[in-house]
Amino acid sequence: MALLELRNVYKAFGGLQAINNVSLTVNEGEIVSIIGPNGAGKSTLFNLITGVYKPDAGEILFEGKPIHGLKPNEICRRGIARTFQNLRLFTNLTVLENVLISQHHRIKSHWLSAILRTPQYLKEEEEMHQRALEKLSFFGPRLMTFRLRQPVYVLSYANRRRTEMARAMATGAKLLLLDEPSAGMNPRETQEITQIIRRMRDEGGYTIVLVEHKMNLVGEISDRVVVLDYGEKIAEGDYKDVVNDPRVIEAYLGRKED
Ligand SMILES: Nc1ncnc2c1ncn2[C@@H]1O[C@H](COP(=O)(O)OP(=O)(O)OP(=O)(O)O)[C@@H](O)[C@H]1O
Repeated sequence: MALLELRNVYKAFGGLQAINNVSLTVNEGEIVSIIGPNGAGKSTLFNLITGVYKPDAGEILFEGKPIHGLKPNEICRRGIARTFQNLRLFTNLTVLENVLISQHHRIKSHWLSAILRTPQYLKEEEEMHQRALEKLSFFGPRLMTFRLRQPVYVLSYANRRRTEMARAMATGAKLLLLDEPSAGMNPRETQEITQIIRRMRDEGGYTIVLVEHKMNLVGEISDRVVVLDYGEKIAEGDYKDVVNDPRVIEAYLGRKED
């Protein structure tokens, strides 16, 4: 069974058909990349999957159950987490606090237990702390020592991106949607994040869908590549086949990029 399935999904903004009859399946353990020229509908697709937008028509299923129409927090609780092209961290909070906050929906203790600091609450708090450290350790020691207690606003752009990825993992999600994970990263950092995404799948057990403009990253890690243009899926398959597809070449060359 597919972990995620989109069936004939449509979404328009006024007269603009941003997503036009898109069907897509993602199997457990896959790394699938969504590519396409600017304005092709990639972010809209993420917003539809995560419940920010409701499809005008079509179905979105996660683990075989419909999720279209659910609120973003409910979709997150079901097991889908995302990162954003423009990061959405609490910049005044520390790295650790940002990763802890993403787990609050997992707390089972009553609020009174939190005030009274009962043994059950303290145990849950400790588990959350350990989970945060485990996810942050994916990125090596750089976020683990003094940076753990630094506010996010002092971090480099690349470290903010890494913190956001750790936060998404800590939600307990099975499926991670990464919106341009290498944006703002230099070639060395891009190479490193490519390896980390692969480890997130291999060691972390996550299924990953990513939107990315850097083709070397896409080519290196994708099991499958899906190409959108003007909201339509114009190609899907192996990276080499897809980038040599005449429709894809035309989509990229035929339009002036921003
Ligand atoms: N909330 C919105 N209201 C109106 N139009 C929108 C909205 N969101 C997206 N669009 C339009 O839908 C189309 C697809 O946009 P989207 O951001 O999904 O593309 P994209 O492939 O992610 O582009 P980029 O690579 O530039 O991020 C664009 O024409 C965009 O202007």
